[in-house]
Amino acid sequence: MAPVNADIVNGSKVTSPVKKTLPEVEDNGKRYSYEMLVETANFLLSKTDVRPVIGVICGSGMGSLAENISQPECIAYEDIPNFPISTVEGHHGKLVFGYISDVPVVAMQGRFHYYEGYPLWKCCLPVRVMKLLGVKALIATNAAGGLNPNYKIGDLMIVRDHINMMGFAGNNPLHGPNDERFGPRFPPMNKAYNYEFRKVAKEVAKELNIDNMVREGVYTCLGGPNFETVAELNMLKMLGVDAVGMSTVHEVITARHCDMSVFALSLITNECVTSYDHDAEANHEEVLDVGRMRQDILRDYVSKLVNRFVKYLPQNP
Ligand SMILES: O=P(O)(O)O[C@H]1O[C@H](CO)[C@@H](O)[C@H]1O
Ligand SMILES: Nc1nc2[nH]cnc2c(=O)[nH]1
Repeated sequence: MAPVNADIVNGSKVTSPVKKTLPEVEDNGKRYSYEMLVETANFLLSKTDVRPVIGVICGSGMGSLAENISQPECIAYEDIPNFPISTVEGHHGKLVFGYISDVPVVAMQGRFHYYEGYPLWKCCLPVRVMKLLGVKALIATNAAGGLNPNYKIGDLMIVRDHINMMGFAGNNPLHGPNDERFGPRFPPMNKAYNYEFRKVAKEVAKELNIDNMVREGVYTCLGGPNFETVAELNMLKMLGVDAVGMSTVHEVITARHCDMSVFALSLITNECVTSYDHDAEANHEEVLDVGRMRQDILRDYVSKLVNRFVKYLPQNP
């Protein structure tokens, strides 16, 4: 297959002349250029004939989502040029190319988190690589603590919106020089989570008879790695947060910046403790256990979502 041609992939999105020399910021020297990511995409395209149109990010303990993929071709992160490596239990560290419901997909079995030591732009690098591979829609899944008192462990939350807590402090994956070949300097975020995808996801939940466990709400990401204090959780509750995690928000911002449609799904793996009288403590083992407990339902749900979402993808000009 032909390699990615940088100008063709995003050519229509260039809205002003591209600056070849970007201004210096503290970590600009270490930041990956558009050309480096094209090199990564070309490497991947040379390893597989699959041309993915939907990308899936598997949350903690949700790696089995990638087992849905037929004719799978796996590439370990350590073998991919310019790719970080996964360091968290429950994140295998490989890209899986193949087909879900006959739709060509790529899944990340293992995502990158800020608390692992990666800057946000690096956590989100695979999203830009997906864009260069031709991916049009992102399905980001995550494990999250349920803050909404109506949520139960094992529920699924369709993300309606997010609060970018880290962004309030200026930590944003788009911080630094903007490369217009990916997207605009000031991307809007009021339609971050695709309306049609959310509508379809609720319909599919009914069809699968799981609508009693599927919710819709607001997600927030904190830097981690510690789980939250009681006071922090009560503050987030007042802000209107329904589920709390340590990922997804920056991936979604990066995906929207380069005009990918986005759907996100949280698996509620633990109850957020908002009272000092409560004995329970959040822990990663429980998070992974709930992922295992819900793996069959998640696989069926995501498989059906891919099948339905594909009808809403923008067609090539
Ligand atoms: O968001 P994902 O990767 O699903 O993982 C969530 O679960 C881990 C904590 O148990 C954290 O990494 C948190 O972000
Ligand atoms: N921040 C955070 N991340 C999580 N991931 C899974 N559960 C939780 C939680 O309670 N808090």
